[in-house]
Amino acid sequence: MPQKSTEAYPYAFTVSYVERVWQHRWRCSDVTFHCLEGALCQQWVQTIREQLTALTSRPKHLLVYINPYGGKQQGERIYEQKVAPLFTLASISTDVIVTEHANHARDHLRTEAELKQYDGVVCVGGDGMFSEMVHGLVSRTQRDNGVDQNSPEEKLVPCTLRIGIIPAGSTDCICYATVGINDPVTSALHIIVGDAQPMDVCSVHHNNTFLRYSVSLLGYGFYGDVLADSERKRWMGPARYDFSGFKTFLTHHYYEGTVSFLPATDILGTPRDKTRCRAGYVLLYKCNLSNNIHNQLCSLVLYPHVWGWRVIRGKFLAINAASMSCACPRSPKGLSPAAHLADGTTDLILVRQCSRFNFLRHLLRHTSKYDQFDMTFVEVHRVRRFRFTPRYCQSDSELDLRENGKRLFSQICRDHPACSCSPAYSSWNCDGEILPHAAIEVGYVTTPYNLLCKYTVHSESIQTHSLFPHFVTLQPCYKMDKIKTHQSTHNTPS
Ligand SMILES: Nc1ncnc2c1ncn2[C@@H]1O[C@H](COP(=O)(O)OP(=O)(O)OP(=O)(O)O)[C@@H](O)[C@H]1O
Ligand SMILES: CCCCCCCCCCCCC/C=C/[C@@H](O)[C@H](CO)NC(C)=O
Ligand SMILES: [Ca+2]
Repeated sequence: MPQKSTEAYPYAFTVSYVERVWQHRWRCSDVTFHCLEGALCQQWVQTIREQLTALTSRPKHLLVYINPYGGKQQGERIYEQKVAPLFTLASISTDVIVTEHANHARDHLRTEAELKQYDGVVCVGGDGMFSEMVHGLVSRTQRDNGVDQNSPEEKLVPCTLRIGIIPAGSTDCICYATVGINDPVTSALHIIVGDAQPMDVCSVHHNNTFLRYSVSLLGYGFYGDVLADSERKRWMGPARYDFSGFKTFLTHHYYEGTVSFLPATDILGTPRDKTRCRAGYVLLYKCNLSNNIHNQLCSLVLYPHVWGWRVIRGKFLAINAASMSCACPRSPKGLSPAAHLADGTTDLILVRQCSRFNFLRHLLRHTSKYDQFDMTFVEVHRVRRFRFTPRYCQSDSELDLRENGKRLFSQICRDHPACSCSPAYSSWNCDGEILPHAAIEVGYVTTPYNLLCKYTVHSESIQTHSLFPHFVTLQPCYKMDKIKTHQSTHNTPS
Protein backbone atom coordinates (compact mmCIF):
# COMPACT_ATOMS: atom_id res chain seq x y z
CA MET A 1 0.00 0.00 0.00
CA PRO A 2 1.37 3.46 -0.88
CA GLN A 3 2.55 5.56 2.05
CA LYS A 4 0.14 8.26 3.26
CA SER A 5 1.68 11.55 4.25
CA THR A 6 0.99 12.67 7.81
CA GLU A 7 -0.14 16.07 6.46
CA ALA A 8 -2.90 14.50 4.35
CA TYR A 9 -3.89 11.96 7.03
CA PRO A 10 -2.93 13.63 10.30
CA TYR A 11 -4.89 11.35 12.70
CA ALA A 12 -3.95 7.79 13.52
CA PHE A 13 -4.48 4.88 15.88
CA THR A 14 -2.46 1.72 16.41
CA VAL A 15 -3.84 -1.78 16.79
CA SER A 16 -1.69 -4.49 18.37
CA TYR A 17 -2.36 -8.06 17.32
CA VAL A 18 -1.04 -11.58 17.71
CA GLU A 19 1.13 -12.83 14.89
CA ARG A 20 2.04 -16.49 14.45
CA VAL A 21 5.73 -16.55 13.67
CA TRP A 22 7.14 -20.08 13.23
CA GLN A 23 6.53 -23.45 14.81
CA HIS A 24 4.21 -22.63 17.71
CA ARG A 25 5.71 -19.25 18.57
CA TRP A 26 3.48 -16.16 18.81
CA ARG A 27 4.59 -12.54 18.78
CA CYS A 28 2.85 -9.19 19.28
CA SER A 29 2.84 -6.90 16.26
CA ASP A 30 1.05 -3.67 15.54
CA VAL A 31 -0.46 -1.85 12.64
CA THR A 32 -1.13 1.89 12.44
CA PHE A 33 -4.23 3.23 10.67
CA HIS A 34 -4.26 6.83 9.40
CA CYS A 35 -7.35 9.03 9.18
CA LEU A 36 -8.25 12.27 7.58
CA GLU A 37 -10.48 13.41 10.42
CA GLY A 38 -10.17 13.15 14.17
CA ALA A 39 -13.86 12.26 14.55
CA LEU A 40 -13.58 9.30 12.19
CA CYS A 41 -10.51 8.15 14.03
CA GLN A 42 -12.37 8.32 17.35
CA GLN A 43 -15.27 6.39 15.87
CA TRP A 44 -12.96 3.57 14.80
CA VAL A 45 -11.27 3.45 18.18
CA GLN A 46 -14.63 3.43 19.97
CA THR A 47 -16.02 0.63 17.80
CA ILE A 48 -12.97 -1.59 18.17
CA ARG A 49 -13.01 -0.97 21.93
CA GLU A 50 -16.62 -2.09 22.12
CA GLN A 51 -15.78 -5.25 20.19
CA LEU A 52 -12.92 -5.98 22.55
CA THR A 53 -15.06 -5.42 25.65
CA ALA A 54 -17.64 -7.85 24.28
CA LEU A 55 -15.06 -10.68 24.33
CA THR A 56 -15.93 -12.09 27.73
CA SER A 57 -13.41 -14.93 27.54
CA ARG A 58 -10.56 -12.45 27.95
CA PRO A 59 -9.21 -11.92 31.45
CA LYS A 60 -9.26 -8.43 32.95
CA HIS A 61 -7.83 -9.08 36.40
CA LEU A 62 -5.26 -11.78 37.16
CA LEU A 63 -3.49 -13.10 40.24
CA VAL A 64 0.16 -13.88 39.40
CA TYR A 65 2.57 -16.03 41.44
CA ILE A 66 6.27 -15.90 40.58
CA ASN A 67 8.75 -18.55 41.77
CA PRO A 68 12.07 -16.67 41.92
CA TYR A 69 14.01 -19.93 42.29
CA GLY A 70 12.59 -22.08 39.46
CA GLY A 71 14.73 -23.12 36.46
CA LYS A 72 17.61 -20.67 35.95
CA GLN A 73 16.16 -18.36 38.63
CA GLN A 74 14.93 -15.93 35.99
CA GLY A 75 11.22 -15.91 36.91
CA GLU A 76 11.05 -12.30 38.11
CA ARG A 77 13.08 -10.95 35.19
CA ILE A 78 11.02 -12.90 32.63
CA TYR A 79 7.79 -11.59 34.11
CA GLU A 80 8.90 -7.95 34.40
CA GLN A 81 10.58 -7.71 30.99
CA LYS A 82 8.49 -9.96 28.75
CA VAL A 83 5.07 -10.48 30.27
CA ALA A 84 4.05 -7.45 32.37
CA PRO A 85 4.38 -4.99 29.42
CA LEU A 86 2.03 -7.17 27.34
CA PHE A 87 -0.53 -7.41 30.15
CA THR A 88 -0.41 -3.60 30.48
CA LEU A 89 -0.86 -3.19 26.73
CA ALA A 90 -3.90 -5.46 26.91
CA SER A 91 -5.36 -3.48 29.86
CA ILE A 92 -5.09 -6.48 32.19
CA SER A 93 -4.57 -5.52 35.82
CA THR A 94 -2.59 -7.87 38.05
CA ASP A 95 -1.85 -8.64 41.68
CA VAL A 96 1.65 -10.15 41.81
CA ILE A 97 3.03 -12.36 44.57
CA VAL A 98 6.69 -13.39 44.52
CA THR A 99 6.74 -16.62 46.52
CA GLU A 100 8.89 -16.76 49.64
CA HIS A 101 8.99 -20.50 50.18
CA ALA A 102 7.85 -23.77 48.63
CA ASN A 103 4.05 -24.23 48.85
CA HIS A 104 3.49 -20.52 49.42
CA ALA A 105 1.33 -20.28 46.28
CA ARG A 106 -0.52 -23.52 47.08
CA ASP A 107 -1.41 -22.47 50.62
CA HIS A 108 -2.34 -18.93 49.62
CA LEU A 109 -4.67 -20.23 46.91
CA ARG A 110 -6.17 -22.88 49.17
CA THR A 111 -6.98 -20.67 52.12
CA GLU A 112 -6.44 -16.94 51.73
CA ALA A 113 -6.77 -15.71 48.16
CA GLU A 114 -10.01 -13.87 47.38
CA LEU A 115 -10.58 -15.71 44.15
CA LYS A 116 -13.91 -14.09 43.22
CA GLN A 117 -12.20 -10.92 42.08
CA TYR A 118 -9.96 -12.68 39.53
CA ASP A 119 -10.57 -14.02 36.03
CA GLY A 120 -7.65 -16.41 36.34
CA VAL A 121 -4.43 -17.24 38.14
CA VAL A 122 -1.00 -17.34 36.51
CA CYS A 123 2.17 -19.08 37.63
CA VAL A 124 5.62 -18.03 36.53
CA GLY A 125 7.80 -21.11 37.03
CA GLY A 126 8.04 -24.75 36.06
CA ASP A 127 5.99 -27.89 36.49
CA GLY A 128 6.39 -27.76 40.28
CA MET A 129 4.83 -24.31 40.40
CA PHE A 130 1.96 -25.41 38.16
CA SER A 131 1.45 -28.36 40.46
CA GLU A 132 1.22 -26.00 43.45
CA MET A 133 -1.51 -24.02 41.68
CA VAL A 134 -3.44 -27.19 40.81
CA HIS A 135 -3.24 -28.37 44.42
CA GLY A 136 -4.35 -25.02 45.81
CA LEU A 137 -7.31 -24.60 43.46
CA VAL A 138 -8.48 -28.22 43.20
CA SER A 139 -8.24 -28.82 46.97
CA ARG A 140 -10.16 -25.65 47.72
CA THR A 141 -12.90 -26.57 45.25
CA GLN A 142 -13.26 -30.10 46.70
CA ARG A 143 -13.36 -28.77 50.26
CA ASP A 144 -15.98 -26.14 49.33
CA ASN A 145 -18.11 -28.84 47.68
CA GLY A 146 -17.76 -31.44 50.44
CA VAL A 147 -15.81 -33.94 48.32
CA ASP A 148 -13.80 -36.47 50.34
CA GLN A 149 -10.33 -36.16 48.79
CA ASN A 150 -9.20 -39.34 50.55
CA SER A 151 -11.55 -41.55 48.58
CA PRO A 152 -10.15 -42.80 45.25
CA GLU A 153 -13.75 -43.58 44.21
CA GLU A 154 -14.85 -39.95 44.26
CA LYS A 155 -14.81 -37.84 41.10
CA LEU A 156 -13.44 -34.32 41.35
CA VAL A 157 -15.66 -31.25 41.22
CA PRO A 158 -14.38 -28.86 38.52
CA CYS A 159 -12.72 -25.56 39.40
CA THR A 160 -14.07 -22.31 38.03
CA LEU A 161 -10.77 -20.49 37.59
CA ARG A 162 -8.31 -21.01 34.79
CA ILE A 163 -4.57 -21.38 35.32
CA GLY A 164 -2.06 -19.74 32.99
CA ILE A 165 1.59 -20.83 32.82
CA ILE A 166 4.49 -18.56 32.01
CA PRO A 167 7.38 -21.03 31.56
CA ALA A 168 10.38 -20.31 33.79
CA GLY A 169 11.28 -23.80 35.02
CA SER A 170 13.72 -26.56 34.14
CA THR A 171 11.55 -28.95 32.12
CA ASP A 172 8.37 -26.90 31.54
CA CYS A 173 6.69 -30.08 30.37
CA ILE A 174 3.11 -28.91 31.01
CA CYS A 175 3.62 -25.68 29.10
CA TYR A 176 5.46 -27.40 26.22
CA ALA A 177 2.96 -30.24 25.93
CA THR A 178 0.00 -27.88 25.80
CA VAL A 179 1.29 -24.85 23.88
CA GLY A 180 3.89 -26.62 21.74
CA ILE A 181 6.73 -24.40 22.91
CA ASN A 182 8.11 -23.04 26.19
CA ASP A 183 8.20 -19.37 25.32
CA PRO A 184 7.03 -16.76 27.87
CA VAL A 185 5.77 -14.27 25.24
CA THR A 186 3.73 -16.93 23.43
CA SER A 187 2.17 -18.04 26.72
CA ALA A 188 1.39 -14.44 27.72
CA LEU A 189 -0.39 -13.86 24.40
CA HIS A 190 -2.46 -17.04 24.82
CA ILE A 191 -3.51 -15.73 28.23
CA ILE A 192 -4.38 -12.30 26.82
CA VAL A 193 -6.60 -13.62 24.04
CA GLY A 194 -8.43 -15.85 26.52
CA ASP A 195 -7.54 -19.26 25.11
CA ALA A 196 -8.56 -22.20 27.25
CA GLN A 197 -7.84 -25.91 27.29
CA PRO A 198 -9.31 -28.52 29.65
CA MET A 199 -6.88 -30.94 31.25
CA ASP A 200 -6.99 -34.37 32.89
CA VAL A 201 -6.27 -34.64 36.61
CA CYS A 202 -5.34 -37.86 38.48
CA SER A 203 -5.63 -38.15 42.25
CA VAL A 204 -2.99 -40.31 43.90
CA HIS A 205 -3.73 -42.22 47.13
CA HIS A 206 -2.00 -44.52 49.59
CA ASN A 207 -4.11 -46.69 51.94
CA ASN A 208 -7.18 -44.54 51.25
CA THR A 209 -5.29 -41.39 52.10
CA PHE A 210 -4.94 -38.67 49.50
CA LEU A 211 -1.31 -37.93 48.55
CA ARG A 212 -1.23 -35.62 45.50
CA TYR A 213 -2.77 -34.70 42.17
CA SER A 214 -0.97 -35.34 38.90
CA VAL A 215 -1.57 -33.77 35.50
CA SER A 216 1.47 -34.91 33.51
CA LEU A 217 3.83 -37.70 34.60
CA LEU A 218 3.56 -40.23 37.41
CA GLY A 219 6.78 -42.19 37.09
CA TYR A 220 8.18 -45.01 39.25
CA GLY A 221 11.62 -46.53 38.77
CA PHE A 222 13.70 -44.60 36.25
CA TYR A 223 11.94 -41.21 36.44
CA GLY A 224 11.41 -41.51 40.21
CA ASP A 225 15.12 -42.23 40.73
CA VAL A 226 16.20 -39.43 38.36
CA LEU A 227 14.07 -36.95 40.29
CA ALA A 228 15.15 -38.16 43.75
CA ASP A 229 18.81 -37.83 42.75
CA SER A 230 18.34 -34.50 40.94
CA GLU A 231 16.59 -32.85 43.91
CA ARG A 232 19.88 -33.13 45.82
CA LYS A 233 21.56 -31.23 42.96
CA ARG A 234 19.21 -28.27 42.56
CA TRP A 235 22.25 -25.99 42.65
CA MET A 236 23.14 -27.33 39.17
CA GLY A 237 19.97 -25.79 37.68
CA PRO A 238 18.30 -27.54 34.72
CA ALA A 239 21.53 -29.52 34.02
CA ARG A 240 20.78 -31.60 37.13
CA TYR A 241 18.33 -33.72 35.12
CA ASP A 242 21.03 -34.64 32.56
CA PHE A 243 23.51 -35.52 35.28
CA SER A 244 21.04 -37.56 37.33
CA GLY A 245 19.56 -39.10 34.17
CA PHE A 246 22.96 -40.41 33.12
CA LYS A 247 23.76 -41.64 36.62
CA THR A 248 20.40 -43.38 36.98
CA PHE A 249 20.80 -44.95 33.56
CA LEU A 250 24.14 -46.44 34.66
CA THR A 251 22.74 -47.83 37.95
CA HIS A 252 20.07 -49.70 35.92
CA HIS A 253 17.83 -50.61 38.85
CA TYR A 254 14.66 -52.59 38.36
CA TYR A 255 11.78 -52.88 40.81
CA GLU A 256 9.44 -55.78 41.47
CA GLY A 257 5.77 -55.35 41.97
CA THR A 258 2.22 -55.72 40.72
CA VAL A 259 0.42 -53.25 38.49
CA SER A 260 -3.39 -53.45 38.30
CA PHE A 261 -5.32 -51.22 35.95
CA LEU A 262 -8.77 -50.53 34.60
CA PRO A 263 -8.42 -50.28 30.80
CA ALA A 264 -10.31 -47.47 29.09
CA THR A 265 -12.48 -49.53 26.75
CA ASP A 266 -15.08 -46.99 25.66
CA ILE A 267 -12.74 -44.58 23.90
CA LEU A 268 -11.63 -43.77 20.41
CA GLY A 269 -7.93 -44.12 19.80
CA THR A 270 -4.99 -45.94 21.39
CA PRO A 271 -1.60 -44.86 22.72
CA ARG A 272 -0.08 -46.20 19.48
CA ASP A 273 -1.98 -43.77 17.23
CA LYS A 274 -0.13 -41.32 15.04
CA THR A 275 -2.34 -38.42 16.19
CA ARG A 276 -0.93 -35.61 18.29
CA CYS A 277 -3.13 -33.75 20.77
CA ARG A 278 -2.60 -30.19 21.79
CA ALA A 279 -6.21 -29.15 21.79
CA GLY A 280 -8.01 -31.86 23.72
CA TYR A 281 -9.78 -33.22 20.64
CA VAL A 282 -9.89 -36.97 20.11
CA LEU A 283 -9.54 -37.75 16.42
CA LEU A 284 -10.59 -41.07 14.94
CA TYR A 285 -7.71 -42.81 13.23
CA LYS A 286 -7.48 -46.40 12.12
CA CYS A 287 -5.90 -48.31 14.97
CA ASN A 288 -2.85 -50.45 14.36
CA LEU A 289 -4.10 -53.98 15.03
CA SER A 290 -0.80 -55.79 14.64
CA ASN A 291 0.81 -53.54 17.22
CA ASN A 292 -2.06 -54.13 19.61
CA ILE A 293 -1.74 -57.89 19.31
CA HIS A 294 1.99 -57.56 19.83
CA ASN A 295 1.28 -55.58 23.00
CA GLN A 296 -1.09 -58.21 24.35
CA LEU A 297 1.45 -60.95 23.77
CA CYS A 298 4.11 -59.04 25.63
CA SER A 299 1.94 -58.78 28.75
CA LEU A 300 2.11 -61.40 31.43
CA VAL A 301 -1.54 -61.34 32.41
CA LEU A 302 -1.99 -63.21 35.63
CA TYR A 303 -5.66 -62.68 36.44
CA PRO A 304 -7.30 -61.70 33.21
CA HIS A 305 -10.28 -59.35 33.25
CA VAL A 306 -11.56 -59.66 36.82
CA TRP A 307 -14.24 -56.98 37.09
CA GLY A 308 -12.60 -55.26 34.12
CA TRP A 309 -9.29 -54.88 35.98
CA ARG A 310 -6.09 -56.39 34.62
CA VAL A 311 -3.16 -57.42 36.77
CA ILE A 312 0.46 -57.59 35.64
CA ARG A 313 3.30 -58.70 37.85
CA GLY A 314 6.97 -58.33 37.02
CA LYS A 315 10.29 -56.57 37.31
CA PHE A 316 10.15 -53.08 35.91
CA LEU A 317 12.81 -50.53 35.01
CA ALA A 318 10.10 -47.91 34.71
CA ILE A 319 6.37 -47.57 35.27
CA ASN A 320 5.10 -44.32 33.77
CA ALA A 321 1.58 -42.91 33.66
CA ALA A 322 1.37 -40.03 31.19
CA SER A 323 -1.93 -38.14 31.37
CA MET A 324 -0.71 -35.91 28.53
CA SER A 325 2.09 -36.38 26.00
CA CYS A 326 4.74 -35.01 28.45
CA ALA A 327 6.52 -33.40 25.53
CA CYS A 328 9.38 -31.13 26.57
CA PRO A 329 12.45 -29.64 24.89
CA ARG A 330 14.40 -32.86 25.66
CA SER A 331 11.74 -34.98 24.00
CA PRO A 332 9.57 -32.91 21.64
CA LYS A 333 7.18 -35.84 21.05
CA GLY A 334 7.06 -36.83 24.73
CA LEU A 335 6.69 -39.98 26.77
CA SER A 336 3.37 -40.87 25.19
CA PRO A 337 3.08 -38.90 21.96
CA ALA A 338 -0.58 -39.78 21.28
CA ALA A 339 -1.86 -39.11 24.82
CA HIS A 340 -4.80 -36.71 24.96
CA LEU A 341 -5.06 -33.67 27.18
CA ALA A 342 -8.66 -34.04 28.23
CA ASP A 343 -10.02 -37.52 27.57
CA GLY A 344 -10.28 -38.83 31.13
CA THR A 345 -7.48 -41.39 30.63
CA THR A 346 -3.80 -41.83 31.32
CA ASP A 347 -1.33 -43.88 29.24
CA LEU A 348 0.31 -46.51 31.45
CA ILE A 349 3.75 -47.43 30.09
CA LEU A 350 5.49 -50.50 31.53
CA VAL A 351 9.18 -50.97 30.78
CA ARG A 352 10.28 -54.41 31.91
CA GLN A 353 13.74 -55.45 32.98
CA CYS A 354 16.01 -55.52 29.91
CA SER A 355 19.65 -54.95 29.07
CA ARG A 356 21.24 -51.50 29.44
CA PHE A 357 21.67 -51.41 25.69
CA ASN A 358 17.98 -52.04 25.05
CA PHE A 359 16.93 -49.51 27.68
CA LEU A 360 19.19 -46.93 26.03
CA ARG A 361 17.56 -47.70 22.67
CA HIS A 362 14.16 -47.17 24.29
CA LEU A 363 15.22 -43.84 25.84
CA LEU A 364 16.80 -42.58 22.64
CA ARG A 365 13.63 -43.30 20.70
CA HIS A 366 11.97 -40.51 22.75
CA THR A 367 14.17 -38.11 20.83
CA SER A 368 13.72 -39.53 17.33
CA LYS A 369 10.92 -40.48 14.94
CA TYR A 370 11.07 -44.15 15.96
CA ASP A 371 8.31 -45.71 18.10
CA GLN A 372 9.48 -46.12 21.71
CA PHE A 373 6.66 -48.63 22.37
CA ASP A 374 7.63 -50.97 19.54
CA MET A 375 10.01 -53.04 21.69
CA THR A 376 9.38 -56.45 23.23
CA PHE A 377 10.00 -55.26 26.80
CA VAL A 378 7.69 -52.22 26.57
CA GLU A 379 3.90 -52.18 26.73
CA VAL A 380 1.43 -49.35 26.91
CA HIS A 381 -2.22 -49.29 27.99
CA ARG A 382 -4.75 -46.46 28.02
CA VAL A 383 -6.36 -46.66 31.46
CA ARG A 384 -8.91 -44.96 33.68
CA ARG A 385 -7.40 -46.04 37.02
CA PHE A 386 -4.44 -48.06 38.24
CA ARG A 387 -2.65 -49.36 41.32
CA PHE A 388 0.91 -50.37 42.03
CA THR A 389 2.00 -52.63 44.89
CA PRO A 390 5.71 -53.26 45.40
CA ARG A 391 6.71 -56.86 46.01
CA TYR A 392 7.92 -56.06 49.53
CA CYS A 393 5.80 -54.09 51.99
CA GLN A 394 7.17 -50.75 53.09
CA SER A 395 7.10 -50.41 56.88
CA ASP A 396 5.81 -47.20 58.46
CA SER A 397 9.25 -46.44 59.86
CA GLU A 398 10.79 -46.76 56.40
CA LEU A 399 8.17 -44.39 55.03
CA ASP A 400 8.78 -41.87 57.81
CA LEU A 401 12.49 -41.86 57.09
CA ARG A 402 11.97 -41.59 53.33
CA GLU A 403 9.57 -38.70 53.83
CA ASN A 404 12.41 -36.95 55.63
CA GLY A 405 14.66 -37.58 52.63
CA LYS A 406 16.90 -40.25 54.17
CA ARG A 407 18.25 -43.17 52.15
CA LEU A 408 17.90 -46.52 53.86
CA PHE A 409 19.92 -49.71 54.08
CA SER A 410 16.66 -51.61 54.22
CA GLN A 411 15.98 -50.40 50.70
CA ILE A 412 18.67 -52.74 49.48
CA CYS A 413 17.53 -56.01 47.97
CA ARG A 414 15.86 -58.15 50.63
CA ASP A 415 16.86 -61.46 49.17
CA HIS A 416 20.59 -60.78 49.13
CA PRO A 417 21.34 -58.05 51.66
CA ALA A 418 25.07 -58.23 51.01
CA CYS A 419 24.89 -57.75 47.26
CA SER A 420 24.57 -54.53 45.33
CA CYS A 421 21.59 -55.45 43.17
CA SER A 422 18.40 -53.41 42.89
CA PRO A 423 16.81 -51.75 45.93
CA ALA A 424 13.35 -52.92 46.96
CA TYR A 425 11.68 -49.58 46.26
CA SER A 426 11.89 -46.56 44.05
CA SER A 427 9.81 -43.44 44.64
CA TRP A 428 7.15 -41.89 42.42
CA ASN A 429 7.90 -38.79 40.39
CA CYS A 430 4.56 -36.96 40.54
CA ASP A 431 4.78 -34.00 38.12
CA GLY A 432 8.30 -33.37 39.37
CA GLU A 433 7.57 -33.86 43.10
CA ILE A 434 8.77 -36.94 44.99
CA LEU A 435 6.26 -39.30 46.58
CA PRO A 436 8.04 -41.59 49.04
CA HIS A 437 5.19 -44.15 49.03
CA ALA A 438 5.87 -47.01 46.63
CA ALA A 439 2.33 -48.45 46.88
CA ILE A 440 -0.18 -46.09 45.33
CA GLU A 441 -3.69 -46.12 43.97
CA VAL A 442 -4.74 -43.68 41.28
CA GLY A 443 -8.41 -42.71 41.34
CA TYR A 444 -10.51 -42.02 38.24
CA VAL A 445 -8.76 -39.68 35.85
CA THR A 446 -11.11 -36.71 35.79
CA THR A 447 -11.45 -34.02 33.16
CA PRO A 448 -12.96 -30.95 34.69
CA TYR A 449 -14.14 -29.82 31.24
CA ASN A 450 -13.71 -26.15 30.44
CA LEU A 451 -12.84 -25.42 33.97
CA LEU A 452 -9.39 -26.45 35.05
CA CYS A 453 -7.67 -24.89 32.12
CA LYS A 454 -4.53 -23.42 30.90
CA TYR A 455 -4.74 -20.51 28.56
CA THR A 456 -3.94 -21.98 25.21
CA VAL A 457 -5.37 -23.71 22.22
CA HIS A 458 -3.86 -25.10 19.08
CA SER A 459 -5.18 -25.56 15.63
CA GLU A 460 -2.91 -26.50 12.79
CA SER A 461 -5.56 -25.34 10.33
CA ILE A 462 -5.14 -21.68 11.19
CA GLN A 463 -1.39 -21.92 11.48
CA THR A 464 -0.84 -20.24 8.13
CA HIS A 465 -2.60 -16.97 8.96
CA SER A 466 -0.06 -14.33 9.72
CA LEU A 467 -2.58 -11.81 11.00
CA PHE A 468 -4.46 -13.70 13.66
CA PRO A 469 -7.82 -12.01 14.11
CA HIS A 470 -7.40 -11.23 17.79
CA PHE A 471 -6.89 -7.57 18.52
CA VAL A 472 -4.87 -7.27 21.63
CA THR A 473 -5.12 -3.62 22.38
CA LEU A 474 -5.39 -0.13 20.96
CA GLN A 475 -3.28 2.98 21.05
CA PRO A 476 -6.10 5.49 20.86
CA CYS A 477 -6.44 8.23 18.29
CA TYR A 478 -3.51 10.61 18.20
CA LYS A 479 -2.30 13.32 15.87
CA MET A 480 0.69 12.28 13.79
CA ASP A 481 2.67 15.49 14.08
CA LYS A 482 2.72 14.99 17.85
CA ILE A 483 3.59 11.28 17.98
CA LYS A 484 6.09 10.21 15.40
CA THR A 485 7.13 6.86 16.79
CA HIS A 486 4.17 4.78 15.51
CA GLN A 487 5.45 4.07 12.02
CA SER A 488 5.13 0.36 11.45
CA THR A 489 2.46 0.03 8.72
CA HIS A 490 0.42 2.61 6.92
CA ASN A 491 -3.20 1.77 6.31
CA THR A 492 -6.22 3.97 5.86
CA PRO A 493 -9.61 3.09 7.36
CA SER A 494 -12.18 3.55 4.68
N1 LIG B 1 10.22 -18.99 46.96
C1 LIG B 1 10.49 -20.29 46.86
N2 LIG B 1 11.57 -20.82 47.48
C2 LIG B 1 11.89 -22.12 47.35
N3 LIG B 1 11.15 -23.01 46.62
C3 LIG B 1 10.06 -22.54 46.00
C4 LIG B 1 9.68 -21.17 46.08
N4 LIG B 1 8.55 -20.99 45.35
C5 LIG B 1 8.23 -22.21 44.84
N5 LIG B 1 9.13 -23.13 45.22
C6 LIG B 1 9.19 -24.57 44.85
O1 LIG B 1 10.20 -24.73 43.87
C7 LIG B 1 9.99 -25.98 43.21
C8 LIG B 1 10.48 -25.94 41.79
O2 LIG B 1 9.88 -24.92 41.12
P1 LIG B 1 9.55 -24.88 39.58
O3 LIG B 1 8.67 -25.97 39.21
O4 LIG B 1 9.04 -23.50 39.34
O5 LIG B 1 10.97 -25.00 38.86
P2 LIG B 1 11.84 -26.23 38.35
O6 LIG B 1 11.75 -27.38 39.29
O7 LIG B 1 13.17 -25.70 38.06
O8 LIG B 1 11.18 -26.57 36.99
P3 LIG B 1 10.46 -27.90 36.45
O9 LIG B 1 9.43 -28.27 37.47
O10 LIG B 1 9.87 -27.46 35.14
O11 LIG B 1 11.52 -28.96 36.30
C9 LIG B 1 8.50 -26.22 43.30
O12 LIG B 1 8.31 -27.47 43.88
C10 LIG B 1 7.97 -25.13 44.21
O13 LIG B 1 7.12 -25.68 45.20
C1 LIG C 1 20.54 -41.28 27.52
C2 LIG C 1 19.61 -40.56 26.58
C3 LIG C 1 18.43 -40.11 27.31
C4 LIG C 1 17.38 -39.46 26.45
C5 LIG C 1 16.15 -39.40 27.30
C6 LIG C 1 15.07 -38.63 26.68
C7 LIG C 1 13.79 -38.88 27.43
C8 LIG C 1 13.23 -37.60 27.89
C9 LIG C 1 11.82 -37.75 28.37
C10 LIG C 1 11.55 -36.64 29.32
C11 LIG C 1 10.19 -36.74 29.92
C12 LIG C 1 10.01 -35.71 30.98
C13 LIG C 1 8.66 -35.82 31.58
C14 LIG C 1 8.45 -34.65 32.48
C15 LIG C 1 8.43 -34.75 33.79
C16 LIG C 1 8.21 -33.56 34.64
O1 LIG C 1 7.01 -33.73 35.33
C17 LIG C 1 9.32 -33.43 35.65
C18 LIG C 1 9.21 -32.12 36.40
O2 LIG C 1 9.47 -31.05 35.62
N1 LIG C 1 10.60 -33.48 35.00
C19 LIG C 1 11.42 -34.51 35.17
C20 LIG C 1 12.70 -34.50 34.39
O3 LIG C 1 11.19 -35.41 35.94
CA1 LIG D 1 -5.27 -37.90 29.06
